[in-house]
Amino acid sequence: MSSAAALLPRLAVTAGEPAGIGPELVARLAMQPLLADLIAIGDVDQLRRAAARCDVTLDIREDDGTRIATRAPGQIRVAHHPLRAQERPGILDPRNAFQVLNTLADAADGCLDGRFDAVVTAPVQKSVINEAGEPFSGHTEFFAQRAQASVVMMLASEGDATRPPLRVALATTHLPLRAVPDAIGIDMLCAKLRIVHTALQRQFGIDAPRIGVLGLNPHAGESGHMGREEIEVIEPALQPLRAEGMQLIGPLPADTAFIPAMRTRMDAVLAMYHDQALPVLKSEAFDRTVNLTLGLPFVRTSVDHGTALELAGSGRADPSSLIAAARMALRLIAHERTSKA
Ligand SMILES: NC(=O)c1ccc[n+]([C@@H]2O[C@H](COP(=O)([O-])OP(=O)(O)OC[C@H]3O[C@@H](n4cnc5c(N)ncnc54)[C@H](O)[C@@H]3O)[C@@H](O)[C@H]2O)c1
Ligand SMILES: N[C@H](C(=O)O)[C@H](O)COP(=O)(O)O
Repeated sequence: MSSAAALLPRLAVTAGEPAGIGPELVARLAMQPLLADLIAIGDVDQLRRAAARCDVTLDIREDDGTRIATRAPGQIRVAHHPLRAQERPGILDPRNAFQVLNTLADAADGCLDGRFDAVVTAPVQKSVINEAGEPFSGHTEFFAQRAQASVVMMLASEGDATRPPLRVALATTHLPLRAVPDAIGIDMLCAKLRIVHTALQRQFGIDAPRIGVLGLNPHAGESGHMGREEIEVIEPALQPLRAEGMQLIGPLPADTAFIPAMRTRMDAVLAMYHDQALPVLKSEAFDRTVNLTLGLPFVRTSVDHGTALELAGSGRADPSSLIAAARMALRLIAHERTSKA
């Protein structure tokens, strides 16, 4: 093995909303024996305070951009972005919204220019960024715009001895429910399905992915008697892709698409909107589900939960989803490298 191959992947880990649980989760992540160089993107003094709240001792250094071959548990480097106002756990402060956005921009730009190999994000509070005057609906849309890429949000949990993995991609993300039917079109569904298909092949190593596609209406429209989007939009989007050889199952009634017999037939599911499918994952595997952005020119993973303001400062927030996100990022980097080799 060459010495270059032995260098650790550099994961940019954004600390998220300063008043939320993100900084404490980053401190706990740093204690894990991961084969990764962890670069926290946030305020270095806040990370120290977060570590104290979690009662963990970190070896915190400034990130000088060098690549390293080993990292001991507890070691983390920081790209310092000072807070405008010191955090008060659980209390949102719009003065820090631009600090949060700057950390996301730095992480994305660092992935684009090769400083980082992937970004792993702790949760942000969308509302306080909006209150600061910035239009922001989520990391997914922010990174898509920053990288000028068409993307798909996917939430995924690894399987275990009794359950196969569950991967759910979303045709629409953060928009009001009332706007969903108008946002779904034949071309956009084709584009989303192509992104999911490619990601399953390149990032998950599934040669011939099987993708279930949910309907929009109850009972997938009941043959047009409970809505016509399945007949007029979804099925016409599937036909040309099937002709290209993609294995697409649906449009499926959403209420039964996740029963065990169905899950073994599909490698991933495309849902039409956020709350059509995310409650399935979050109720089954809140602690190990990971949010991914497919279609970016870099790997981005995240927690499946929010800022949990009521837990912030207690040191008791569960870091499992952030740890799963970091592990998933490392697997995706490895798969991508293999598929390009
Ligand atoms: N990746 C992200 O940035 C992301 C993801 C989801 C929600 N959010 C944002 O978070 C904010 C709050 O959202 P919400 O209240 O709907 O969801 P939430 O996930 O913050 O909280 C839902 C419930 O889960 C609990 N919880 C969440 N994470 C936990 C953890 N790590 N350990 C233990 N318990 C945990 C909370 O205490 C609460 O009871 C919103 O602004 C939302 O937009 C951000
Ligand atoms: N839709 C995500 C969820 O419910 O977990 C969450 O809002 C985060 O989205 P971004 O990764 O786009 O911030």
